[in-house]
Parts: sequence; structure tokens; C-alpha cells
Amino acid sequence: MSSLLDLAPVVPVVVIDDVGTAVPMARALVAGGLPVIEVTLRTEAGLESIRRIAAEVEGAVVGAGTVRRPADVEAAVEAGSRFLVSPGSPAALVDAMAESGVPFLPGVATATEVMALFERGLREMKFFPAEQAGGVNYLKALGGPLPEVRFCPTGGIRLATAPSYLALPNVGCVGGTWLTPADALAAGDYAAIEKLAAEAATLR
Ligand SMILES: O=C(O)C(=O)C[C@H](O)[C@H](O)COP(=O)(O)O
Repeated sequence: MSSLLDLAPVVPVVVIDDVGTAVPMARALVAGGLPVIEVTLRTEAGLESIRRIAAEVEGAVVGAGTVRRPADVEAAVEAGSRFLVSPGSPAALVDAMAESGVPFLPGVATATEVMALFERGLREMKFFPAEQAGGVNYLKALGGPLPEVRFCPTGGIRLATAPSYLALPNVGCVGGTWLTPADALAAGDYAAIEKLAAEAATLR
């Protein structure tokens, strides 16, 4: 596939408690125009949700988020993840992600972390936690000495703040949980999720 960062302007980061919501939620996101879906491994339902979305939702590119240890990499890929995202970038985890054969975004928040991954040949990373670590101006500043690296900032970003990130040359897409609010998921309000996705899909 072309670069993960270029498939969609916004990557929904989803936390699924009830595996039964995974497929209709993913269908709503795809229908709204956001095919790249990051399912976090934070919940018990995460892996099975990835498995179901991969098997049943046409047009979706589903991956795993909250990948924290090498064992997560194996489980996520086995479930059908087409990409991997981590909040951080410990060396053993980056090794495992690099060996997985699927695209991956290790997490960084400092110039030293970016440089360590750059040294290994990586050019695409997650900037986390984006808003809390310094936001748009911080990322813009990182682009001065490290212009070859592109990011998917995630953490505290919402519809109103996404465009200022997307306007930076070193940002490919942004991630966020705002597309799939817990109350909409609990209520089975997939129309609301499709609407949020459609609003975000037009950004850029
Ligand atoms: O679970 C992960 O893999 C993470 O690294 C954290 C998430 O990307 C952020 O928690 C996004 O959440 P919001 O700030 O609500 O958009």
C-alpha cells in the first residue's frame, strides 16, 4: 500500500469495549470516508475486533494501536492488522515491528527519539501526545532540523484543531478518538459516527 500517512487525513483511534460494535462502527467510518482504522489493544475486545473488521468490512484498512511489547506485535498481525501504532519506541519493540512485515508508526515526543528512529532508517512516526507535548508549534519546530521525518500527531486533537496540524509539511495525517465517542458506541448510534467521519474526511 502507499504510505500509511497518505491514505486518509484522519485516522480514527478506537477503544472498543463490546466486540459486537466493531463491525458496524468500522462500516460507519468507511462509509463516512475514513478507511484507516486504528483499534487500540487497550481493551479485551481489541484483538477480536481487529479480526472481525479485517474479515468483514470491505474497504477498511484496520490496524492495531497501543502496541506496547513485542508479544503485542505478533498477536496483532495474527489477528489481521495491516499496520501497527505504538505510543512509544523502545528498541526491542521497534525491532519486532520492523520484523513484522507490516507498516508501523512508533511513537515519539522528543528530537532525540526522532533521531534514534531516523538513524535506523525510519521516516514516519506517531507524535504522541501531540497537544500535551507542545502541539502544532512544537511539531513545526521539530521539522526545522529534522525535515525528512513525517508524523501522525495524536493526542488531544479534535475536528477544530486538526487542520492546523494537517497544514504542516511534516504531517501526513492526524489521529484521534473524537470520531467514535463512547456514548455513540454504547447507544449504537452509527449514523452519528458516520457523520463525524464525513466531517473529518473533508479536511486537508
Ligand atoms: O492508545 C494508544 O495507542 C495511544 O497512544 C493513545 C491514543 O492515540 C490517544 O489516547 C488518542 O486519544 P485522544 O487524545 O482522545 O484523541
